Amino acid sequence: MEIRPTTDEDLDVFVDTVHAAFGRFPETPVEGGGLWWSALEMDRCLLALTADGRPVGTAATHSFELTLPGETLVPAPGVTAVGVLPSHRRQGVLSAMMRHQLADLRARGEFLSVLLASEATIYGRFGYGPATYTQRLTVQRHRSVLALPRARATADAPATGPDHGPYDVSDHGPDHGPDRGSVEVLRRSECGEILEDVYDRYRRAQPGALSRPHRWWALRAGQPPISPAPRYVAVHRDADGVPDGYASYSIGEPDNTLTVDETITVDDTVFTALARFVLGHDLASRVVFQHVPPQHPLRWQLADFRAGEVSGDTDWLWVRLLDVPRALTARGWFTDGELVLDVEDPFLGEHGRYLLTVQDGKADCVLTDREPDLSLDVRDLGSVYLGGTAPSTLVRAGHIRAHRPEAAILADALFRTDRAPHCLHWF
Ligand SMILES: CC(=O)SCCNC(=O)CCNC(=O)[C@H](O)C(C)(C)COP(=O)(O)OP(=O)(O)OC[C@H]1O[C@@H](n2cnc3c(N)ncnc32)[C@H](O)[C@@H]1OP(=O)(O)O
Repeated sequence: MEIRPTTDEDLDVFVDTVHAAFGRFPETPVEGGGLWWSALEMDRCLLALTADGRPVGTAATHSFELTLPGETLVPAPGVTAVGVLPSHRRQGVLSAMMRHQLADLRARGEFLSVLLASEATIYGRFGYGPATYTQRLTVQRHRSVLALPRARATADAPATGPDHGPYDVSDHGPDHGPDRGSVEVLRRSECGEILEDVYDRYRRAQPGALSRPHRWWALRAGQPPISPAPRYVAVHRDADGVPDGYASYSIGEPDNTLTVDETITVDDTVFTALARFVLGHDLASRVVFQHVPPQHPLRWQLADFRAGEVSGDTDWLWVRLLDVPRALTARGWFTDGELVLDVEDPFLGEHGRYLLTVQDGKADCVLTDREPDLSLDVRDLGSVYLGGTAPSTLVRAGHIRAHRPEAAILADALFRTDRAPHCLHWF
């Protein structure tokens, strides 16, 4: 079997092979774009071919930027379009493509890669671990009144005041005082560059978020609101009229459910204002927020805690570290300390023991022969890397070995971040 990079001339055969692997037929091109594969970078795609030249497997990467804890932006190849024809499965085609791709990424100087997994059983063996999680929050609209923020109430409003109704966007936000902004409803087609600009501001401050390259917006490739699918978009503007948040939504079955594809905001106050806006939408029976980070404050803002129901709690971004010291020194840290990590990488047949020293928000990471605090697989290091998974959870699961009881507590404190990582970009 041969694995080779593709060129622009291979686009049709690449897309046909991916679709056959997924059992789908290629979509008919529509005016205005909207085809996910139009964003493929053909110099970053691979084809696996049989000895007689028939394509049987595909894999690709997109050039994204990932926001690490501490608001550090790093290149992050996003692995996608992985498929092997049903007739050629379980013969090692994917394994060969993964080996080829990881070597290629290293040769390009990448120190990590990311993906969304179609099935959770596929990528652990290749060193990927689930690193961010996302939830669906469904709020029954007739119970959706937001509570008066208690901290604010004591500072500058009567503590006995009534709970705020869901309609007033001039209410206080939880963190930055009163919201002086406004909300306007636009059609998706009227949004121009607003969504791209707001998304870019948001993702730079959100650990775990991926960039959405201009190419994606220009080609309208992907899922709503990037795609031209009809949507209403509630755009929030600050007091100076500058857009600083949006919620893309549609209303449909069952029972006039208002479904929010994504709520993208530069801070929590704007999120609250947009949540208040969609929750105040007449005739909607319930509001489904498709992507809410774990531990998001919205549930706590509801006067009736049980009005919000979490479902669809799932992994989203998987992370694979290709260079442990570079990856660990790239992210920001929030607690000083020292940890010796003994890291196995079975797929690449590698092993390293590293002394991680964190001081004043920065880490140093060097090879050591000191006794380890933790022994772990590189896939588990990928899972804890962005702060979305506590090392102690994986110790309790029997996947990470803590060589002394305090090591798990120390690792939890060290890897913890200022806010939960979250990613909602689909690719
Ligand atoms: C980032 C993305 O693009 S996610 C999309 C992934 N693609 C799909 O889901 C499309 C449909 N599925 C497929 O095309 C194929 O089944 C693939 C790509 C998932 C696997 O390709 P294959 O060539 O069959 O994998 P390969 O033969 O290299 O398998 C390697 C190992 O993984 C295991 N494995 C492969 N696929 C799966 C799976 N879906 N679930 C569990 N184990 C799997 C194999 O059993 C094998 O295990 P072993 O080493 O213990 O024998």
